[in-house]
Amino acid sequence: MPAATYSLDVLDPGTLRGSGDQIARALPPGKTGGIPQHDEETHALSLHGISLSFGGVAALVDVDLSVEPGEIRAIIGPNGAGKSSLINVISGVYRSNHGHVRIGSHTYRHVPTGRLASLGVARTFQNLALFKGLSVIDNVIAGRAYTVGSSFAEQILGLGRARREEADARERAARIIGFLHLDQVSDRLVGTLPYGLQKRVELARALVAEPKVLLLDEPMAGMTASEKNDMADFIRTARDQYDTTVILIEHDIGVVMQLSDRIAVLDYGRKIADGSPDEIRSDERVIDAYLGVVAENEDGEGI
Ligand SMILES: Nc1ncnc2c1ncn2[C@@H]1O[C@H](COP(=O)(O)OP(=O)(O)OP(=O)(O)O)[C@@H](O)[C@H]1O
Repeated sequence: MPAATYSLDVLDPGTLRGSGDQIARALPPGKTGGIPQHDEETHALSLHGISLSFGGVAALVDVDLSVEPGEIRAIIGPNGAGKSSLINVISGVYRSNHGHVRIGSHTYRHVPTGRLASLGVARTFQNLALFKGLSVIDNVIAGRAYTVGSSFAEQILGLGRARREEADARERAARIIGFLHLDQVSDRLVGTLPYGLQKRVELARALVAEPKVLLLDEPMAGMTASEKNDMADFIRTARDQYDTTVILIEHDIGVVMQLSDRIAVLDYGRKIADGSPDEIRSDERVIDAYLGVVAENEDGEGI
């Protein structure tokens, strides 16, 4: 979970200045003060001209991306291509140098991390970010933390609203745990579970927030082939059942090709292709920059 907090440094579309909330209130849905719309109202999420650099290193260069509701969109590319940076810009962990992010009807120069849950965005991390000393169910309940309306005092004192919210969170968490076939380990401490199951717990914790947009940073890293297949099935079913849009980074090209509706390819921070799995598979630039290299390393498997 990102520990840092960030100021609301939000879009100034020329005539408007102010916080993200001010801008969101000032602009009716679909209006972004002169910024091109590109049918944005139909997009679950879109990025426009995103550039990000770290010192002299250009992590992202003028990246555009539009993701439709209900789509499973993979972001692929060689190591260091900028995939995680892109997810981190979408989730407000990184502040881009240029460009803006549109989530639903809200447009941001810097997405306010603290408002992600209320914007309907949840994410998982490349390296697990779970509470290892807590049980599976308690980790999943933690995914509802941003949705509670009761005050800290109400929670400490176990007052009415806090008690109802806790019961509701527990019930929703139990439902997701059942959905992801984690019932058998619901009371186990997360730290004692095999890695593949921990990755599934992280998915459960993101899903329990009932996100409109789910960002998955390498959800299958370190898994066996059969664990990856299970995870791919869970992601697909989660998309269908919870009506969510999924953006995922994944290195296993075989899984990506089967799971994704569309795939965006990054290379040296630039988007070099964006299309259906078939289009990406036969794209010469992608083969040169990435797929050819993956095929060589994996002896041709998986593509
Ligand atoms: N916090 C940071 N500080 C400095 N440089 C960074 C930081 N985060 C990313 N970078 C640099 O930005 C570039 C893109 O990195 P990023 O992690 O986004 O790539 P990636 O495609 O996710 O790579 P991988 O597949 O290895 O995870 C790399 O050159 C990386 O070294």
